[in-house]
Amino acid sequence: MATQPIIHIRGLRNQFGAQVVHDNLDLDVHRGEILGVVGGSGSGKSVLLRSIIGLQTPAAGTVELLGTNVRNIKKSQLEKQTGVLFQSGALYSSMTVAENISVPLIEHAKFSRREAALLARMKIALTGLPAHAADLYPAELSGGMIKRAALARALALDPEVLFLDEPTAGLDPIGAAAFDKLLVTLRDALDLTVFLVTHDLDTLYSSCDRVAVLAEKHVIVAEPLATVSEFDHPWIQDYFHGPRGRAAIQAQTRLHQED
Ligand SMILES: Nc1ncnc2c1ncn2[C@@H]1O[C@H](COP(=O)(O)OP(=O)(O)OP(=O)(O)O)[C@@H](O)[C@H]1O
Repeated sequence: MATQPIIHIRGLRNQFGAQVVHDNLDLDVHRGEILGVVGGSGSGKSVLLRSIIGLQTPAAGTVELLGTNVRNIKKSQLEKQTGVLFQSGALYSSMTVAENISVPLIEHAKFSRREAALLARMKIALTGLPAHAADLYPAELSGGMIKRAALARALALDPEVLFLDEPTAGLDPIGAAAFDKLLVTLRDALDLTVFLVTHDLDTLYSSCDRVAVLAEKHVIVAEPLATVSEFDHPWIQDYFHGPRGRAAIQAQTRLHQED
């Protein structure tokens, strides 16, 4: 028997005034997978993410997370079950990295300041940051370090599901590839389920088990990359088989040859 999906969406509709962003959207995300979500600019990827974590109330349809309708999950419970890495990183600029990671530990898990500081240092190590990063302020970090620090904070409460919005945006190719690798390592080590919004084709090739494509207000396909890239749709053909798509395939082939 197939196991229950971690995220189960049926008939989702989102609209802002007269603008319909999602209409009759269905999607399942399975335990332990990294699902990449792609689509044109404005196709509704971020709104979909926000609908799953309860930040956007849909006009119609159901969103279940870990078997419960998101509408019936308390905010505090949601914040324990899910880790979110927003595009900007969204760290508090007046706090050190360790203090940033301590915030959810103190607020939601009721750890003392001292315990939270110790746990924060473990999360810092987990995401591959050097130990001294704990005492740095966000302005003192590189772009790649900011993403890792934000990831460490997203993982602070040991969530079951991790949501990432464009995690490699703004990183150089080497930093982005390292982040992609880290994501797979953490998924394997922590048994995470990952919902990943991205434009980065390299991320799809290196990290994602399946790819969901948003177009025409719904998910037109959600399958492994090899199937999706051959799907007969103009946006998909352009995306995967245009110049950037070809470059990503070549980069991936080179990586496999080096392994
Ligand atoms: N709070 C809001 N109020 C009004 N319109 C919104 C709101 N949030 C999103 N939208 C609109 O919904 C549509 C989808 O937005 P969304 O941010 O989900 O797109 P996206 O696929 O993530 O785009 P991108 O790849 O450019 O980040 C856009 O047209 C956007 O302007």
